[in-house]
Amino acid sequence: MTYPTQPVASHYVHGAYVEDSAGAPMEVNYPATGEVIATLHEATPAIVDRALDAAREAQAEWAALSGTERGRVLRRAADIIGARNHDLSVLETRDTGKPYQETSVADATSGADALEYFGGLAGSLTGEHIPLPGGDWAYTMREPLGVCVGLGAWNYPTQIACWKAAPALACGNAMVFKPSETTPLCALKVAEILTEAGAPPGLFNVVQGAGRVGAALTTDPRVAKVSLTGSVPTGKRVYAAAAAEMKHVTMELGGKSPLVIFEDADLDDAVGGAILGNFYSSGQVCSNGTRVFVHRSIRDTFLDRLAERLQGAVIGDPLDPATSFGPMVSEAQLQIVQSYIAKGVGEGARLVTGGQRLDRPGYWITPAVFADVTDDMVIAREEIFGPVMCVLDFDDEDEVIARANATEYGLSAGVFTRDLRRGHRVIAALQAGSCFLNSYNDAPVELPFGGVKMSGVGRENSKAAIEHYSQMKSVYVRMGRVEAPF
Ligand SMILES: NC(=O)C1=CN([C@@H]2O[C@H](COP(=O)(O)OP(=O)(O)OC[C@H]3O[C@@H](n4cnc5c(N)ncnc54)[C@H](O)[C@@H]3O)[C@@H](O)[C@H]2O)C=CC1
Repeated sequence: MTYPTQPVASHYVHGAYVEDSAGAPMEVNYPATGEVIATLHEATPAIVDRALDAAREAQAEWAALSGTERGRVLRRAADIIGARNHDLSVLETRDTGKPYQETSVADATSGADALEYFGGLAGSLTGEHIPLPGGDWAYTMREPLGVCVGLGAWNYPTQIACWKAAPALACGNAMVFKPSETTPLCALKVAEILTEAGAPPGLFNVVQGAGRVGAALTTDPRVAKVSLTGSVPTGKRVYAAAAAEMKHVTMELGGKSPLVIFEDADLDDAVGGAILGNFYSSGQVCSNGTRVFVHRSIRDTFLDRLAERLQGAVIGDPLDPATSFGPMVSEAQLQIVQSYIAKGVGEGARLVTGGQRLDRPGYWITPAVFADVTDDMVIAREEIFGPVMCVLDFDDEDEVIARANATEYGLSAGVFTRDLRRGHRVIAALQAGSCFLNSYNDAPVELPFGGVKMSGVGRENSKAAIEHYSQMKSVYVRMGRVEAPF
């Protein structure tokens, strides 16, 4: 028995499901068929208000616990998620259209990793003792920020909810999370599970809606921090609104990342990396290496091997564990991808394979590879967020570094080479936050994840995330008399 797709109610506030049918209806489609699988309501101002009040109340109680006690709740939630991975993965597949083959290993499991990791760290979050001249000394205290808001994209709904909630809660904050309006189902399960694991009511609330609800959360004076996973244009708006109130932010935004394949690379590994970096989640991954720079001397061999490997993609029922390639998340996203494919053809790039909409219900398109792409083409400059790989030729190292960096984005970068000195040298020169050497798109919780340049601010995961969900108080302690001038 898997979870019903229609949730008990649209929102989860103060430890329970709540509904306010005055909110505009939101239909949820199963991307593989287009069928409506749930109807929810956008949060009204009254729901947003209740969620923020509940979070504020819970935060004070939660912050008064020891880190070990808080961590225990997070680790229990991780265990529950692990035990229900199958049901959560089926729901994620129905919400996003991503194949079960992926959701069962990369979504709830990655969320559980974050809860376990930050649950483990919670008890070790301390300040410092600082000795000073004359016997004076100081100490620092690591304090929570207060109520944090999480705003999610549609590609990894469970993972994004957990990646934001886990460090926030470990540090003693509460959260109001707004999932993407396209994929609103799984964050509700995360909320239910946190309650079951012992989180006080109001610690993690979920409210539904689109940008208007996100904007109301971002500007509310009860909110200390906003963490967004989304596109660069949304990031600019949310960052500006948060800055007006001097709120903390984490911005995990889009990219157009380079993947550089040198002539000495292991060809099969490089092709595998390019597949993972372009076609996983049907290309709907922010860190994808969509500008694949291939050394001219191996370009044709690379393309032949890639075309061969793409024959192995199993495009079909996403719930069938054998399926390895699913639909786009929505008709709108599919149309964006189709329009970029038309632009690429119009600009003179060579469509080697794929890019065809499948004649079936749902939002299906075959994985597309463009060759002979040049740096100035729109398909090489703009984030497509779909299964479209651009292959660009290069001749030497300095040239490819300069071209790879010639973008406003800086989320990820990958290098394939057997020459390890060159590998490290090139990675060091690439302007990107999350890099891969002879690999692509790995995101274990132990590693900081995030971008430079327009791709974002702050880091998720790893100990680095603690810095972004807490603040230091410093206390000077004078041991002698106070000497004043008059
Ligand atoms: N760096 C990262 O970790 C990741 C980045 N992304 C990026 O996300 C994008 C795709 O996701 P989308 O859901 O289409 O992004 P989006 O930017 O349209 O929406 C992201 C979230 O922001 C909310 N939002 C929209 N306008 C808002 C406003 N004015 N104030 C507050 N909230 C607002 C949306 O409702 C949604 O929940 C891509 O650009 C992708 O690269 C996706 C996954 C991971």
